[in-house]
Amino acid sequence: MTDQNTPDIIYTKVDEAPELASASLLPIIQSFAAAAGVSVGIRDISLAGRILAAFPENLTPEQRISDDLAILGELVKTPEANVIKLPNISASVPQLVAAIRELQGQGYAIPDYPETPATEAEKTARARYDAIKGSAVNPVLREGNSDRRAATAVKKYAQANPHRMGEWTRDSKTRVASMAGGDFRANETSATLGAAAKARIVLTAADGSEHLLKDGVSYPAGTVVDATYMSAAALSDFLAQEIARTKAEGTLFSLHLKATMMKVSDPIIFGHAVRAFLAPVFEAFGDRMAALGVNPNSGLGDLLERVKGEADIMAAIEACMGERPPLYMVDSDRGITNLHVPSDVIVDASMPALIRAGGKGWGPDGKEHDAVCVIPDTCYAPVYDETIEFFKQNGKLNPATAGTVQNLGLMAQKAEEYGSHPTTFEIPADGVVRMVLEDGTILHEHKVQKGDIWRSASARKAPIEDWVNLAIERQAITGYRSIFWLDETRAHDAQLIAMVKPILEARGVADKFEIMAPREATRASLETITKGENCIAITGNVLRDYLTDLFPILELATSAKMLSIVKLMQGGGLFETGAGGSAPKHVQQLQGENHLRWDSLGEFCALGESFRFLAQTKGNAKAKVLGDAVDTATQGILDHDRSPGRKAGEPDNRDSHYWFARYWAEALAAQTEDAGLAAHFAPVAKALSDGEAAILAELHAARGQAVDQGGYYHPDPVKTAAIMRPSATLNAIIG
Ligand SMILES: NC(=O)C1=CN([C@@H]2O[C@H](COP(=O)(O)OP(=O)(O)OC[C@H]3O[C@@H](n4cnc5c(N)ncnc54)[C@H](OP(=O)(O)O)[C@@H]3O)[C@@H](O)[C@H]2O)C=CC1
Ligand SMILES: O=C(O)CCC(=O)C(=O)O
Ligand SMILES: [Mg+2]
Repeated sequence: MTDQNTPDIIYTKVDEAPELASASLLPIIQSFAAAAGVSVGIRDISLAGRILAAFPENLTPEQRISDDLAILGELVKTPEANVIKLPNISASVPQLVAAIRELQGQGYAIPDYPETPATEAEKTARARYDAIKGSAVNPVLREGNSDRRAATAVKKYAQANPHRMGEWTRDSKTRVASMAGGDFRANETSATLGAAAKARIVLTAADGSEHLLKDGVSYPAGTVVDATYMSAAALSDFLAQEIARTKAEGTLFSLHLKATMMKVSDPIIFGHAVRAFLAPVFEAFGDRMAALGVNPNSGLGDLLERVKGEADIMAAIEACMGERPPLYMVDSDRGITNLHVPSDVIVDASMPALIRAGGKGWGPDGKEHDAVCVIPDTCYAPVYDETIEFFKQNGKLNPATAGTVQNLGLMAQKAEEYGSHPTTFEIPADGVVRMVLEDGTILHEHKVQKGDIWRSASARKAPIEDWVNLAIERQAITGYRSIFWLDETRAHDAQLIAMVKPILEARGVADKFEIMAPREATRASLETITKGENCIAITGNVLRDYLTDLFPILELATSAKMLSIVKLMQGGGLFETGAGGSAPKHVQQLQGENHLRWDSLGEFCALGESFRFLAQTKGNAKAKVLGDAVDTATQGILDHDRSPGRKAGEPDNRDSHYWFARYWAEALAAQTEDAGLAAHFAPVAKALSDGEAAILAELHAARGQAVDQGGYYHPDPVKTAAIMRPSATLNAIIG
């Protein structure tokens, strides 16, 4: 992969809204880069692409595609890597099943998703699909730690053009509800390995039988290895109690998890909530529903689909819902509730949206209400609890004057909980789980009951050291208040603190850093930005994810505009675009009214960084000129308000790409570092300017009409290009 055929820059092919945007933007990027001799290649990490790559033997030779994720996974371990990574779907089971059906309908003979695999062939298919499920791309590519912040221009723009924020009042009934014990935080144990080790995980059941849960997990010396479990009984009691309390308080019931990244544990927790909400129905009809294939982990949407022909069960569900508190809705117009699909409510985006709205969520009546936000585990829930309390006391944040919270996240090599899926188990029988090293040492031991969710997570030494060094570097560059969000009373964090402190001391910078538990760090950060000052949150992997939506959504209205750099540990660069996802509702809007409100600002920011990285690593002076001009163009987009509007009829993603191309060409024509590039782009800039009226008219001709891309997960590239590149004038200039 790292031979001379590797393009200078790899741009990723993804799904949904960002992929629609690429149909318009990528031809512009490739054309401008080519003028500077820079090649921009494509690798397919879309859900559909990953499915097809997993079943070559089921496809005709023409249908087969390469396993691009595996290729990229190798590339990111080399100094040559320069990858622009757009957000892709982390699929829940319902999304995976829908994508499989669509591909089958297009003539790809891939197997069905086996819900309960029985034969060897079904087991193989299930294993391959399980590897595609959930957050399966980011952990493979993230061979470095994360540096996410708003570019200065973006932050200044947000301060000058503050977005609307919902009001927070002291009497808001919105609150976070978490377990009082029996959760992952309460049961966590953690140890740092003195030497490299192999381990196995064994359940000794109460009847004495041994169940090997996992064998051959291996860790290098210095790895921090945690183990913990969530008690299923404590979880069920907690959920039942919170459903009743929510009903009494007269607010919406909402559950916030990360079923995509925590693809084994969180769908199970989600399933418990579905079961608890419909407890009387499961009691009366559990066996019949199981026979109909109901799996509560797949959500209420799938459940309703399976029982819709059973009048008595439907009547029982209706009666039960009438007794329950109203559910927080994902889409009240279409009746999609919080409990419909596990991947619909993703805590990193859902909690900030609710907080930004003044603690309000949408109810089944299509109106905004206060809500109880159920986040069962207490490792990170205090961040949201403290934020809500802070705004109740102090009122909403003012984005015109607020400073910024940047983030440095320990992410490399599947750090912490986000790498725990292969070592997460729903316990099949009461007993004791032990994690045992090859020499017989028992590293971790937990007494568990059937149904408990046991998991082990780890963080390696080299990524931890790299993360601390990154923090020292960024603190020195910015001088900002810098806080390690680590809780000395939590087992895992105590191990990390024991590694972090000596590094800071050895480097003579210990006095420049604070170490605080998440709740205290949340308050300190909110106090800092409220004063208009800036700070850096140096966090583990989960808080990296949560905070890089929370603070951007409060400060900038969206995390789509974030600069998201992953300095790969082997010397390469991975440039993620934005910090958010693929926003499925954007596709619906395009299909319905031919308006795409996807904001490519994250792509623009990543592109500038990627060109400059190329200049730095390959000594390519032209790439630097391209990158600096990208930044000027991005500034132009902000200064002239060229980002897409939210509603049909307003300028959309395609308009913003036209302006981006024009500002980029103008900047290249105007610069004096490279006369050849200036001469090349002067006529391009002129043509784009002269063609403005024609181009905008052509871009707008079909707006407002429904369009068909010939597929959702695997759209037809020709139809997509026709929709996303409707201006013949622009296309001719881009060439
Ligand atoms: N890096 C990755 O690969 C990531 C992938 N995902 C995946 O994305 C999907 C959706 O996830 P979800 O948690 O709902 O998060 P999203 O970030 O997709 O959506 C939350 C909201 O963010 C806003 N938004 C995000 N990006 C943009 C953009 N570029 N332009 C305009 N608005 C934007 C919109 O909010 P508003 O209407 O308020 O403006 C949107 O409704 C899932 O499949 C998930 O797995 C999620 C996170 C990261
Ligand atoms: O990989 C995913 O599913 C989501 C990643 C994410 O939300 C993030 O990195 O901020
Ligand atoms: Mg995130």
